Amino acid sequence: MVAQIISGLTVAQDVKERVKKAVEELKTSGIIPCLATVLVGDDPASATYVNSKQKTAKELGIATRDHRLAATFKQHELLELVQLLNNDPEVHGILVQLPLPKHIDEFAIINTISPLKDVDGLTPYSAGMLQNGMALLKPCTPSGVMELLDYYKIALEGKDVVIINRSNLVGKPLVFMLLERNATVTVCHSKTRDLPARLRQADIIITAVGNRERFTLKADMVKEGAVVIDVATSRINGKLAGDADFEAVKQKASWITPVPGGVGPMTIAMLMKNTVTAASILRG
Ligand SMILES: Nc1nc2c(c(=O)[nH]1)N[C@@H](CN(C=O)c1ccc(C(=O)N[C@@H](CCC(=O)O)C(=O)O)cc1)CN2
Repeated sequence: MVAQIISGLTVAQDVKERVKKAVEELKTSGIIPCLATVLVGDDPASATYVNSKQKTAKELGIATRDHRLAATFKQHELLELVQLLNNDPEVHGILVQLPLPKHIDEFAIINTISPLKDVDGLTPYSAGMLQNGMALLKPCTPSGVMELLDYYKIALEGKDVVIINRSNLVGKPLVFMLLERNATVTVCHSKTRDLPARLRQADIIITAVGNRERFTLKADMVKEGAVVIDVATSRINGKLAGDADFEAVKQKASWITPVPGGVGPMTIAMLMKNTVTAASILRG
């Protein structure tokens, strides 16, 4: 068996076309959706991602605010900026790029973002609404994974899904999204015993480790015909790669996402979708 490729570029384009239409519709009501991004520090990867978010927003007709702050920016200054954006009626979505510098408490910052403008879906309010199956603004990467699975009509009900990640950004939100779809979910992490044995039971593997020295998803860990969703992005010899030994795993899986060109573009597209959703909520 050779896996079929799950193209994040294709599905992201589909999402963006729908977002563009929604932006045009909002504009007929006099509303220009506006996304404010905040980047603290000079991490090159974070700058790449924020640049991509800014560029995509502009392509879709979404107005933007682009706050780029020195790594020495103080926590109270960042809290004041978030409050300013919360109170700015022209701003519909607020995104603080993660990770933040070590001297800043990420939870304190995220917890200050208005839930109505939480286009990352990371506030405790958004997390609680997700747990209750009531969230309108969901974290972008997990939402992108679900969008990919649905676009390619990959069945979820009753399936054994193994997630290798337990972060607030990916693994934890994915649990609730998959439970909503009646999947059976196992969450693995750095302390999990005999990870390969658990992986071999999986109908669907969602891996998001991002450190190939620590973990590589090998073909002998994948059941024949399993679906592999690779969320990770790391660099091997300067080349972008995921967790999977792609060419080998592709020979076992039925579906697989590439890196680049898989989940990554979906993160951006779902952020745009969340921004339009937030603008629609605020329109009332
Ligand atoms: N506030 C947030 N911070 C971070 C998030 C997030 O959702 N909210 N997610 C990640 C990084 N991320 C978005 O910020 C992100 C990662 C990867 C991509 C992407 O398009 N990757 C491309 C390759 C891009 C490249 O050439 O490097 C791909 O996989 O095809 C987009 C966004 C952490 N921080």
